[in-house]
Amino acid sequence: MQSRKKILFIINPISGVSRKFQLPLLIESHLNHDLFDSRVEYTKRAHHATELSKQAADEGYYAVAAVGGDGTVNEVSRGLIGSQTALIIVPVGSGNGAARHLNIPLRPKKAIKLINTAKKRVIDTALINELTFINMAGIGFDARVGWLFSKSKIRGLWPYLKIGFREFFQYNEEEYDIRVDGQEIKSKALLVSVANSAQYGFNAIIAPEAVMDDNFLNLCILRKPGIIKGLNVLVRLFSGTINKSDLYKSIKGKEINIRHNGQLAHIDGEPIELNNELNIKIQPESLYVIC
Ligand SMILES: Nc1ncnc2c1ncn2[C@@H]1O[C@H](COP(=O)(O)OP(=O)(O)OP(=O)(O)O)[C@@H](O)[C@H]1O
Repeated sequence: MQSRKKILFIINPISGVSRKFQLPLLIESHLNHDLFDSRVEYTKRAHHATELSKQAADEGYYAVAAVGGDGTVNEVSRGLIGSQTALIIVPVGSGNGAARHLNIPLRPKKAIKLINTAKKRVIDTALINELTFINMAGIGFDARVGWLFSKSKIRGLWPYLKIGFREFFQYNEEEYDIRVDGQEIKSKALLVSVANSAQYGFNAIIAPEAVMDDNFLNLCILRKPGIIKGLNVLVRLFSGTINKSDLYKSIKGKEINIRHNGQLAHIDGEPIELNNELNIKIQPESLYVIC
């Protein structure tokens, strides 16, 4: 008889809004225990997920499940990159960009059931100033909104949009000096995103052409619209047609250099302060995912 494959479930107790105490029960009830041998750990602090997932990879686990939002997916992935141990996503965050892009069900029960039949595939990841991202990194307006959102106690799309509307009127475009695989672009922008997946989360699709296993990143530049055009841009963002807007430009590349005046950025939705100069590069086919 074949031995059961080991899966570690890492639950971030503070992510999203849903109740986490049901998760061990859902794993017990819906994972096929003839195939898998499972263990559950809760994160005790930021970055603990990376320590736990790295240890599981070193011990030859089949997979590690990130039970949380994109921040948890990011931290779990950091411990798995370059190993044979695959990432599983059980999305319980609010935006869940990576899960939505990979068509992973947003209901934890369904996401757990999917593990029983899903296949292992390989995806690209990326580095921004040596920090890993899986989904998206960005600077400009979205980084500012993300920063303010992280300080708000309320989660979900509406508080995010509320902060976005409020900030939009005060936020001025900034100058960006960008190089994509040697090609120079000088532009003012509302925001500049570097995307591995198509969306920020909440189905806000900033890079409709992004594919997670094409060995390319998508640099996206969005200029600031006026109020009327702004509504159009918002509709386009949520309908996956932002690339049809004349205020938007996107280019695929493997190595991207961005120089700008600010320091605020986000990496997979988590706010962070970085240098004025950002060096971003693709890490092709560096992470296995069960999806
Ligand atoms: N036990 C913990 N205590 C405090 N922070 C933690 C703990 N475990 C993980 N974290 C931090 O929680 C942060 C947020 O995680 P995550 O993105 O998964 O949730 P979220 O922000 O609610 O989801 P979303 O990004 O979808 O809104 C991560 O940056 C992680 O470092």
